[in-house]
Amino acid sequence: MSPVLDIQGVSVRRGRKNLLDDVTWSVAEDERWVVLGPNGAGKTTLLQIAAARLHPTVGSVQILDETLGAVDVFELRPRIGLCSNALASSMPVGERALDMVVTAAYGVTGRWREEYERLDERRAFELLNSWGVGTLFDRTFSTLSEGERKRVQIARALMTDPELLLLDEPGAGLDLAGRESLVHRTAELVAAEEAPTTVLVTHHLEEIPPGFTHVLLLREGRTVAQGPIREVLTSENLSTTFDIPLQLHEREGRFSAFATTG
Ligand SMILES: Nc1ncnc2c1ncn2[C@@H]1O[C@H](COP(=O)(O)OP(=O)(O)OP(=O)(O)O)[C@@H](O)[C@H]1O
Repeated sequence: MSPVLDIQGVSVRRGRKNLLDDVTWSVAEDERWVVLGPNGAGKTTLLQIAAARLHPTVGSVQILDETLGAVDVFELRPRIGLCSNALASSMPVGERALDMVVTAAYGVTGRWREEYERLDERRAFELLNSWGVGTLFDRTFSTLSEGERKRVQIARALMTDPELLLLDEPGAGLDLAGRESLVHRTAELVAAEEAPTTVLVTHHLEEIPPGFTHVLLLREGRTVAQGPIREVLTSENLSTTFDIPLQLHEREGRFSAFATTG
């Protein structure tokens, strides 16, 4: 079976800076990946490529058996669910939560026609419900709390029943209860038989839901290590990635890390 995502020798240059530098990464259908790294490591840039929203300066990218650069990205994008702050900020001011989800089915942001298919509205409502924000369907997105917005964004990402789900820092800005609830809900999502191949970007080990199988560690646009989470997520690799001595802890499938020196 060919990989869902196959990135070979990818670099992204802006001026004299390499946002990504010779990254090779392959994601198989039944894998759930975490992309971990410090601020500015290139995580969002990598996810934008995986989402067919950015082309590399160098290298080749295959997404869902299509070649980036040769495929019509407007046909490819509905097969990829993306939850990111950049996408949320591109939503028109005044967009209702329900419209924010339903418009994903049409590959647009912003309600652009009066009537949507009843079936699409029902699916959007069910998704909002399953993420615990069904009662907020009529609220303007901008009036929602950070945690509520994150749930609406994930519902939107799932609207097209994507084959590849990309979550860019879904836990950012959430309080402890919000983070825990998101972690557990995401763990349930990826454990389901029909779950899409999932990639989660984060800076925080506590945000890795149980059930994630692989990890890619990025630093300054380069891969520090990648592979099965049990082999690659080590104190040594984390220390190299974040450039401070770190001690990794694991308990019941959850991770945390602390600096070993002040
Ligand atoms: N258009 C651009 N021109 C120049 N530099 C850019 C551009 N876009 C991003 N960068 C830089 O590229 C680097 C990688 O950015 P990216 O957003 O991919 O990192 P990240 O790992 O997601 O960071 P964070 O964890 O802070 O969100 C950063 O140093 C950023 O400032």
